[in-house]
Amino acid sequence: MARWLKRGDKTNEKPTVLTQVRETVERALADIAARGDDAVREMSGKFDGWAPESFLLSDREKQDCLDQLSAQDLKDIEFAQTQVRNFARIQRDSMKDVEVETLPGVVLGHRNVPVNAAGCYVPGGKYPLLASAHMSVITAKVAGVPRVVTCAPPFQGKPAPAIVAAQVLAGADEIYVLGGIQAVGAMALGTASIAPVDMLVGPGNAFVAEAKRQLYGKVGIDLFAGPTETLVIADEIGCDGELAATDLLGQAEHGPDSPAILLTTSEALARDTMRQIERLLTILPTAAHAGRAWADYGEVIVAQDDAEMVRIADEIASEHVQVMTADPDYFLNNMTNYGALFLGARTNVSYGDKVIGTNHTLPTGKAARYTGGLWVGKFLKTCTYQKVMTDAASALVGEYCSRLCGLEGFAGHGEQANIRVRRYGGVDVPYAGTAAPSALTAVDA
Ligand SMILES: NC(=O)c1ccc[n+]([C@@H]2O[C@H](COP(=O)([O-])OP(=O)(O)OC[C@H]3O[C@@H](n4cnc5c(N)ncnc54)[C@H](O)[C@@H]3O)[C@@H](O)[C@H]2O)c1
Ligand SMILES: [Zn+2]
Repeated sequence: MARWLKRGDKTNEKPTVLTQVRETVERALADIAARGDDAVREMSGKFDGWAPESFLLSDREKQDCLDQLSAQDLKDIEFAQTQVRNFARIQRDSMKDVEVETLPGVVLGHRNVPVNAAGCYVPGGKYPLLASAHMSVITAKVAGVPRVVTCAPPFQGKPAPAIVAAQVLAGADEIYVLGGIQAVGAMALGTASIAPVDMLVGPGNAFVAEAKRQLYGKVGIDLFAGPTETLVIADEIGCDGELAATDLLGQAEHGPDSPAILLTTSEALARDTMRQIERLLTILPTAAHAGRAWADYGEVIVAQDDAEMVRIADEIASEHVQVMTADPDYFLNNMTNYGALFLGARTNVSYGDKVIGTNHTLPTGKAARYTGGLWVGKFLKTCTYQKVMTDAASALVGEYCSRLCGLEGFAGHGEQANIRVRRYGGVDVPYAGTAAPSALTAVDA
């Protein structure tokens, strides 16, 4: 049986926090729906000290941001974007439209049709998370979305140059400097100055993730992508305490509500990792966020064997799972609930977050039980169609359809079939349902 060497002080408090966030978001969205741009401007002023005439960046303002970055900065952003675009294209190519003759004369198919307008949220409250611009905007463009709108909050009182550069280079059509609930609310509901989008994507803090959740239905969303979570699965062959500690704190740094969990078969490794974490917290510049996250939500679990680690990891369903064990592929082959896997000590979550090419917008809060992360497929609607090519096929399907409608008592549906059976050459099939069939056939006769 697994033993917990450490639990988070606040792991069990999450539901109360979520209720407060839910109520704040409900009020804010209702206000945006009622008062549009005025509500948006007020909220932006209140939360971000930012209330310009227009939230939309002009070409001049975009160029100003690009000019603030060095040639190396721009090259690095372009390298990351090339990796993300390349893998997104490979994934797009794996999705095929189909058209097949399933019965003689019956043709069924589906087409993958991009949504017309996507709103991409790029988080920027605590850090200017430019990588999220590649993940959402490029992926939408590779999927073929014609209108890609993107919002990021101001950083330290003005547009974050690196985020804006990433949004521009990724190919965004409209760039707004706007954060939080007001950004996703404005994109989804539309205001006098922002036309509404068809779907919202991208990660964000608890407010942003909850706003997307509440707006779902009004618009589509990619997935529930809230505060970052990381799980490190390790043993003494694949990892050591310093590496495990570095990788746990590296993601705990996202914010004080980011869980970081170590799951290991080695108590010695577990204890060494905990010591290394205390040491690193004295030197890590972002220790304020990471230290609180570790105290409040950090966990250390010692399991008996790899099979038990798979069971516990699937139960946790973490957004990120790093596997540094003797046989990482065992987890690839056996785990079912995770946002993304990082296999072996040579890679880590940061590579995925920033540059390697897989998408970093991933499911949190156990959403990994039912979805993977953001990818081109999320922007595509798989829409079916059908054609019946011959009279005989129409009559054949019609006879089955008519009898099945009878079983359901659907007179009108049955008549849709019957009229075709009569016209296209099959024998006339009287409606066999409970509603007055003769009256219906008589209309057509
Ligand atoms: N799941 C993923 O794929 C993924 C990927 C990257 C980042 N993330 C997460 O994104 C988040 C980024 O969070 P962030 O806060 O730095 O930036 P953010 O852009 O998500 O949120 C900042 C906005 O929050 C709003 N806000 C702040 N306090 C508020 C309050 N009390 N009431 C209402 N609104 C408020 C402000 O308007 C501000 O613009 C982190 O939690 C990180 O873990 C998740
Ligand atoms: Zn991260």
